[in-house]
Amino acid sequence: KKWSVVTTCRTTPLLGVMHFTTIDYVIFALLLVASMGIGLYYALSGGRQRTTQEFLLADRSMSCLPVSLSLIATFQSAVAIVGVPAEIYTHGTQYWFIGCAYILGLLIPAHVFIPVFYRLHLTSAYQYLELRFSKPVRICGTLTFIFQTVIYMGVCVYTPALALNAVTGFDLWGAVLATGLVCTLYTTLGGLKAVIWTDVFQTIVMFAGQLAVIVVGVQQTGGLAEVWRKVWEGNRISGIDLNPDPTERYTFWTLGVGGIFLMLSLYGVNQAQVQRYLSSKTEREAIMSCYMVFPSLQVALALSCVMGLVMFMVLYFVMDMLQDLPGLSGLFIACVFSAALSTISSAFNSLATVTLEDLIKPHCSSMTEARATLLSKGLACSYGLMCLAMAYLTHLMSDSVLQAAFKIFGMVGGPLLGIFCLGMFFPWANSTGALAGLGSGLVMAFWVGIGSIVTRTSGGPAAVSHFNCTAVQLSENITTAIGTALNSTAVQPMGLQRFYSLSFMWYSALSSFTVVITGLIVSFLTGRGELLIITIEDAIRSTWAHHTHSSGLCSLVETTSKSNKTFCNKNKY
Ligand SMILES: CC(C)(CO)[C@@H](O)C(=O)NCCC(=O)O
Ligand code: NA
Repeated sequence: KKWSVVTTCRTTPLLGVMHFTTIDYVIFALLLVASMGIGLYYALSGGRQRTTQEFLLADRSMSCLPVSLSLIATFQSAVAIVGVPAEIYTHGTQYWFIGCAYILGLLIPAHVFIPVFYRLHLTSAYQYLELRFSKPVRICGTLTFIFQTVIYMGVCVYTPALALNAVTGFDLWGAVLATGLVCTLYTTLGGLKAVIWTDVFQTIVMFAGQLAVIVVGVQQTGGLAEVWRKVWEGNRISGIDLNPDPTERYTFWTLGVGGIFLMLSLYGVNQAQVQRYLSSKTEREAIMSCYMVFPSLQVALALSCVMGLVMFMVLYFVMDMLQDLPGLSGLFIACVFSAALSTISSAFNSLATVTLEDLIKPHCSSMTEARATLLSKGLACSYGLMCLAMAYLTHLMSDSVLQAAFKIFGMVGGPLLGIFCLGMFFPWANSTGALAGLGSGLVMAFWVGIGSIVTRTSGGPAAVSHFNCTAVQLSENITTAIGTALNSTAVQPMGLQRFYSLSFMWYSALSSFTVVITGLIVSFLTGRGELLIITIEDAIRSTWAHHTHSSGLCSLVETTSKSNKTFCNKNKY
């Protein structure tokens, strides 16, 4: 049986074409009900979410297994679940080499970023930026993160609903509202504990859904040997491509080296992940959880890649080919929505954390714990509702803007990585350098990111018509998110065009290097600031000096932040 491209346009869903039985709806509903149940459980058990420590940091009591599964869930969005198989199907298995980047992409967070963040006993990663540089650097970092995450969550909740709508005719806004509201509720009620444990549950649903579809897919294709024969004959298996050209979509270098920086921006310094490390009961558990991400992420990658080898367009395959097996399409839809829920729940909680810790608390030092907790719940709920508004905004935007929105997530991560690296690895960098670095890194990221979208959209009608169609559009989104999209133009790009066609896998590396280099140059020009704190050695040394646990560390942060202020006042250069 041959599968042809189904070009479902965004405005005309294939109503009623696919069968979605009662069992499928029940499975989808069960996902929402179970997630809700976990939220309620953590609202009513333990400390009943009455402190910010519990609501934002799960009482710093988590062990490595749930944390590791939650770490994976956060950055496996529905776009990845549907997009990676489509990517593998159309371009072969080259993308699989991103698995190589997981090694350093997880070892460096485990042994460089986690020790610093954990030993400083932070709540928000951006507190580090104030301790190391100054308050303005912290605020700029926080605002950049909020901007990045708010845009990302809109796309994350809208895209799977759009896909479900196109394939089954399931009501688009019904799906957006159901997922958005349920997620807002359990995040607001159950805090980070609920977010982490729903992530665990949703990761299992994600793996189960993918595995079930693969097993049935392999069976229907005629067994493993048959799949392998087709894959081999179809030339789907890619060898290592060592082409050094940075505009080449996927090569070993773009994936294996560029991918490390992408991984670092996600697993090293992103607040959502840092918060999970900080919620671990010991530093060892935090490091262990990072190690445990490695095999699980390889499994997730392998599932997505094998799925791409077994089928054409994941959603169509599931809905069409597997309709004789009631419940399977429901399980797969649950898998896609698990990916979405686990990503946006992390977004709500981390946004509430940084807004409270970095933007509100510094101005209300007298706030009681009860008020702060109430406020953080209000913030989590508000960000949840804002996610719905963002989904609507995403809906209104043209497809190229939608594509840009997803790209922004990757573009902004690099400069944030850069500013943390500048602080940790370059003791002589000062606050002015950090601000200039962050600014130039963002400009660089947006220049190449927006440049690539603009030149491609105006590049030819073929590319534009692609984005008008849901099925392809969905894979296009991830395509552009994880690699430079269709470089279909036969002519070799020249000059700026060539710069714009830089592979997306290099964005994080390019913009983080821009931050570090600009930061160093400006630091030298504006006078070498005395090192305030905190290099890794400083952090480690100061922890050893404070053998007593949290109380000692808390006072360490307080004194360093005081001496920081004194330093700034004394040195108004
Ligand atoms: C984290 C990786 C690189 C792991 O392969 C990938 O899942 C990814 O690019 N995630 C971010 C994009 C997203 O899935 O929303
Ligand atoms: Na997810």
